[in-house]
Amino acid sequence: MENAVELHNVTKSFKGFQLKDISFTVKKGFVTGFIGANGAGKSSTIKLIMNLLKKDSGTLTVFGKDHEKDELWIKERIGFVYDDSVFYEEMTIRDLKKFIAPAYQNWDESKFQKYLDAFELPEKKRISSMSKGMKMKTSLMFALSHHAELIIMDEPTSGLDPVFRRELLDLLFEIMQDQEKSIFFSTHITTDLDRIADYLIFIHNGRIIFNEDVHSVFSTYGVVKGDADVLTKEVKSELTGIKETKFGFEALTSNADAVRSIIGREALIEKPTLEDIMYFTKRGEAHV
Ligand SMILES: Nc1ncnc2c1ncn2[C@@H]1O[C@H](COP(=O)(O)OP(=O)(O)OP(=O)(O)O)[C@@H](O)[C@H]1O
Repeated sequence: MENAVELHNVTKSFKGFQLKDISFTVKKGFVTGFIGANGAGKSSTIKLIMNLLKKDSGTLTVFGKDHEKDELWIKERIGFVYDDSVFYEEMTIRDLKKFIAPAYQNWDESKFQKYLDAFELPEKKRISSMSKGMKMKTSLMFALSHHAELIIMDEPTSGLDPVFRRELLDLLFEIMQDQEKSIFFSTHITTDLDRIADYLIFIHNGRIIFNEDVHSVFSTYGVVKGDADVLTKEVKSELTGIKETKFGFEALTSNADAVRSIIGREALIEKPTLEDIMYFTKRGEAHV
């Protein structure tokens, strides 16, 4: 399978935080959700891909090309949907187009007009007086108007109301009907992913915990519940984030089959939500 993005052992250190040996792939033709708690390293990783931040080491390619050497070729093919700070706030959509359209060989004026109408965006209103949802639509409209093959979005749904979030997800679903396109988006609103993600990448404290298809994640992970007396050393070695209460314990396993074979009769092993996975992983780390 062809990859839209590949990272191999990428590292980046800040004072007090490190992206550690980041390796993952974003598959061409699919939607990949990039999940992680606040401060896990999602935005920094996206900035590395976009070459807005320099990596310390490792290799990073987009469509098989080096993200630094071939930056211009790559940027032509990426639609980057970021928060409002990328726009000059005092400009209008009309002003912005004068800068953005000539920068792309593949600029498609009819697509631009189509999204301008469909998103009901005011061409002459200043960006600074737009709502967060309108700014997000504006950013997406520009990304879609130059035939981007890869759409990268940093937290596109945060701060949006549920109706617009759903409309945005519907739109992304529609875009994906063109099987040549790929979408990579970060979020901490895990319910968004249930609707559209094919693959999931989970980053925690600067490390990649998994990079799997959605089906595998839900079949390998499990939330285990039972009486504390089944917590032998062997069982504990398969669990993370164990939470004991007066009724028993709850924990996450990344190997539901193994736990099932040891304590399948005594304990309950449920399909986790992404929130469960994030919660117990964080808890597990805090209790090491
Ligand atoms: N330019 C920088 N200089 C120093 N530290 C930074 C810089 N950029 C990010 N960090 C730190 O790196 C860590 C990860 O931040 P990042 O924005 O990548 O996380 P995130 O997963 O996107 O979080 P959120 O969901 O809150 O946006 C944070 O502790 C942040 O303070």
